[in-house]
Amino acid sequence: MAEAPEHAPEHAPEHAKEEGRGLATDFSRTMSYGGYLDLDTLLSAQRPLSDKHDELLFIVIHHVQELWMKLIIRELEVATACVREGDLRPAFKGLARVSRIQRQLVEAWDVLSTMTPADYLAFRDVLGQSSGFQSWQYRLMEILLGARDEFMLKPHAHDEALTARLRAAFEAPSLYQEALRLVARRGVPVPAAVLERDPALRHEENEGVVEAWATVYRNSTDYFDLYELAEELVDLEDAFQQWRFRHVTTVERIIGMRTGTGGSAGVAYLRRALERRFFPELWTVRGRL
Ligand code: HEM
Ligand SMILES: N[C@@H](CC(=O)c1ccccc1NC=O)C(=O)O
Repeated sequence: MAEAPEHAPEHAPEHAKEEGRGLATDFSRTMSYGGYLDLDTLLSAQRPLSDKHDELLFIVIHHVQELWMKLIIRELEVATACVREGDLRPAFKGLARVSRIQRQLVEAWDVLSTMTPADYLAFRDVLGQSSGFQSWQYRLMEILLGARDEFMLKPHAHDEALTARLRAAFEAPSLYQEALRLVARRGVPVPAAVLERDPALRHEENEGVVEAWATVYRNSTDYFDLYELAEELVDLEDAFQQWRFRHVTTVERIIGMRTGTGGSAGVAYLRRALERRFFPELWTVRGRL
């Protein structure tokens, strides 16, 4: 390992010590905008493979979305731990932030939709068989929220460290399972089969869980924080669906009914994904109140 630069204090993160970036005790003297943000790395990462004008837009949109996903993942991990502890205030703060980031993700489709079929087809070939299927951060978001399907891990099987991270999340209780466990701890009956379900198994819609949420909603003054949590989860799923919807409409206007580079049916596959729900009972209960 490289010697830590002299000006990096003991408490500095390892990466900063190794790289010798900033972290001087006298920040004003050594810190710069580009150095602090490591802009050289960030701005050298957009490397189109063709000379077509819109490939840069395509890359930038993906980079921006992946950066926002990085932040969402962190907030979801922290919020899940807080729900597990029954500490809902910080969970609400994090989930509110997630909702605002999701708005950015949804809005970003407007920028991409300025790309015409001809603009995209001009460079689509360079993508080969690569595809959004391979976005591990997208999968991790889905897993943290409660999606469970072995196919999600497959594209990453060649990467041991990544598979270990995805599998750890896959085998841990999701945000939703923690929420249901909290509802039970607060005295609202939730079927034991749901609470004790192996977290790696898919959550199937459960009538007892619909009843539990109905109790929370009908007695919202007694369970105000659980009611608020339920509404935050609905916001999150609503925005996730909006993202999926804008993805599929943008895809349709750009490539029509072509098959995807990842080998799926394309639009037809993406439309089916719109039917998947993370928190099915929170939607069903709305018709029962
Ligand atoms: C021209 C723009 C785009 C087109 C034509 C497109 C097309 C597609 C298609 C056809 C699929 C299905 C998999 C396949 O067979 O390839 C897919 C999946 C996916 N795309 Fe895109 N996409 C575009 C932009 C984006 C952007 C900007 C993102 C943001 C990160 C993204 C993220 C994803 C993800 C995460 C999946 C997997 C979805 C799932 O399995 O549920 N795509 N895309
Ligand atoms: N699946 C897209 C290709 C694609 O969109 C893509 C390719 C490489 C990296 C990110 C991509 N974005 C999302 O699917 C297509 O069939 O044209």
